[in-house]
Amino acid sequence: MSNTGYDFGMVGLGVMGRNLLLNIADSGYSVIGLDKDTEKVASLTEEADKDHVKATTSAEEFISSLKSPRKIMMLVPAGAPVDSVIAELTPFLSKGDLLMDGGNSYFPDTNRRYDALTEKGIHYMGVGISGGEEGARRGPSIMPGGSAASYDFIKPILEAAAAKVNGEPCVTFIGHRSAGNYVKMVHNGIEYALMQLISEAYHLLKSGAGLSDEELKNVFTEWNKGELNSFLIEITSEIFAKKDEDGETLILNKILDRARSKGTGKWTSQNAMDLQVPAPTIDLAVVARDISAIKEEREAAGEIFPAKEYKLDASKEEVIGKVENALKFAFITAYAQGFAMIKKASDEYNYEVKIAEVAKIWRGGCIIRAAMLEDFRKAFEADASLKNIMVNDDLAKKLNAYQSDIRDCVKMGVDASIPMSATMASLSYFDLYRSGWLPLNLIQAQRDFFGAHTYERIGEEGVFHTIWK
Ligand SMILES: NC(=O)C1=CN([C@@H]2O[C@H](COP(=O)(O)OP(=O)(O)OC[C@H]3O[C@@H](n4cnc5c(N)ncnc54)[C@H](OP(=O)(O)O)[C@@H]3O)[C@@H](O)[C@H]2O)C=CC1
Ligand SMILES: O=C(CO)[C@H](O)[C@H](O)COP(=O)(O)O
Repeated sequence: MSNTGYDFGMVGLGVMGRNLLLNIADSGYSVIGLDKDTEKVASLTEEADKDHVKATTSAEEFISSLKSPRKIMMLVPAGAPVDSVIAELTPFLSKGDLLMDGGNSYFPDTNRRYDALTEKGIHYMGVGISGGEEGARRGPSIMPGGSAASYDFIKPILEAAAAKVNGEPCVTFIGHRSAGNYVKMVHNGIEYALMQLISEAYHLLKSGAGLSDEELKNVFTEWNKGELNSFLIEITSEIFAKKDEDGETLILNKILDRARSKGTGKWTSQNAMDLQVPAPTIDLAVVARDISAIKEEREAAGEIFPAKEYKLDASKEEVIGKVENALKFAFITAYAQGFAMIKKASDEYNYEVKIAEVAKIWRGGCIIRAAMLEDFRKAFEADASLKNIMVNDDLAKKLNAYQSDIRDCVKMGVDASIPMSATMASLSYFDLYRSGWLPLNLIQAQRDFFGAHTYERIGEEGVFHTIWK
C-alpha cells in the first residue's frame, strides 16, 4: 500500500467532473482527472495549481498516480459510458479501492454494478450530486449511497466539497446500494414538478393577467424574499431580466417552447407507478415536456381549436397574490409526492433512508433547495413515521390557508384556456388524499360486473361476488 500519490481521482472532466475536482482541490486535496478529450485535459492542467492538480488522457497513469486504497469518482454521461469506464478501470483496481458514480445513473444499473464490484472486493457507490455547474464548483448537495463503510472512507472529502447550511455540510449517507441514485432521481422528479409549476404560473400571469416582462421580474424577485424563497424562483427572476445582445429582447422570448429531458423525470414517474405511490404533479411535468416536443402538431391543433378570447375578472395584484399562494400550495404537494416515494422505496428496497436527513441536505447546494425544506426537515424530525408531509400540523395550516387561491387559479386557467396541468394535478392530489370517501366503490362494482373480480363490503369480512344481470 503506497502513501504517496494523489488523494482523489475524477473520470470525466466535463461540466460536473471538472468543477467538482477543482472544488475538492480547493479544500487542499491533491487531485487527478482523466478524460479522453485532450482539450479538456489541457485546459484543466492550465487552470489549476500544478502542484496538486493534474489531468491525463492515460488510464494507466491515472490509476498509478492515486494513493492506495484509491478514491475515484466517475462523472460521465449515464448509461453505457459508465459501464465502459468501469470495464476500463476495473482490471487496474485493487481490493479496498473505492469507485463512485457521481452521475444521474438509473438506480437498477447501480444495483447491478454494486453487486459486480462488491464481489471483486471493490467498494462501489452511487452518489447523487445536484447543483449544476456552479454547485459542483462552489458546493453541491451530495447524496451518497452504497455501504456505510465506503461512506466513512470518503466522508471527509465529500463533506469538504458539499454546500454548507448553518455550517453543516449538505451530504449524508443516504442508504444501502442504489439509495443515493434513487434519491437523486426523485430529487430530479421534484425538480421537474417545480419547474413546470413555475412555468404555469408564468403562463397565467403573462397570458391571463397581461404582466410585462419587467413586471414578471419584479413579481418573482418579491416572491423570492418570502415563503417561496428557492433557487428555482431566484433564477427565474434573473431569466426575466436577461436581455439578448441587442440589449432589448429578453433571451427567454427567443427560446423555442420545446423542452428536452434526459430521463430522470420519466424514471421517477415510472417508478412511482411501480411502487404505487401517486406522484401526479411529477407525471404531469413529464407529460408537459413530452407535449411541448410536438410543436408542429400543437400549432396545427391550435388552428382547429383556437383559444377563446377571455379577460380575467380580477386585477393584476389580485391574480399575483393568488398565483403566489397557489405556488406555495403546489410546491408543498410536489415535495410531498417525492418524500412519499422515498419512504416507500426505502422499505421496498431496504435502503434504510433517514428521511429528515434527506430534507436537511436538500436545503443547500441543490437545484430544489428552498426555504420550505427546513419546514419539511422539522416535520420529519418531529415524526420520522409521518406518512405524508401534508398532514403535519404546520404544513396542513398552510395548505388550508392557500387552498382557495389554488382553486381560483385553476378556475382562471380553465376559463382562459391556459393549461395548468401540474397545478391542477397538485390540487387533485390534495383532494384525492383528503377524501375519506372516493367513488371507487363504483369501479369495484364494474370490475366485478364484467370480470368477476370480487369486491369487499363495508364492515363485513371476506370478498364478495354478485351476479349483476
Ligand atoms: N450538468 C449538470 O447540471 C448535471 C449533470 N449531472 C450528471 O452528471 C453526469 C455528467 O454530466 P456532465 O458533466 O454534465 O456531462 P459532460 O458531457 O459535460 O461531461 C462528461 C465527460 O465525460 C467524458 N467521458 C465520457 N465517456 C468517457 C470515458 N469512457 N472515459 C473518460 N471520459 C469520458 C466526456 O468526454 P467527451 O466529451 O470527450 O465524450 C465528458 O468530458 C451525467 O450523468 C449527468 O446527468 C448531475 C447533476 C447536474
Ligand atoms: O441532475 C440535474 C440537476 O439536479 C440535471 O441538471 C438534470 O439532468 C437535468 O435534467 P433534464 O435534462 O432531464 O432536464
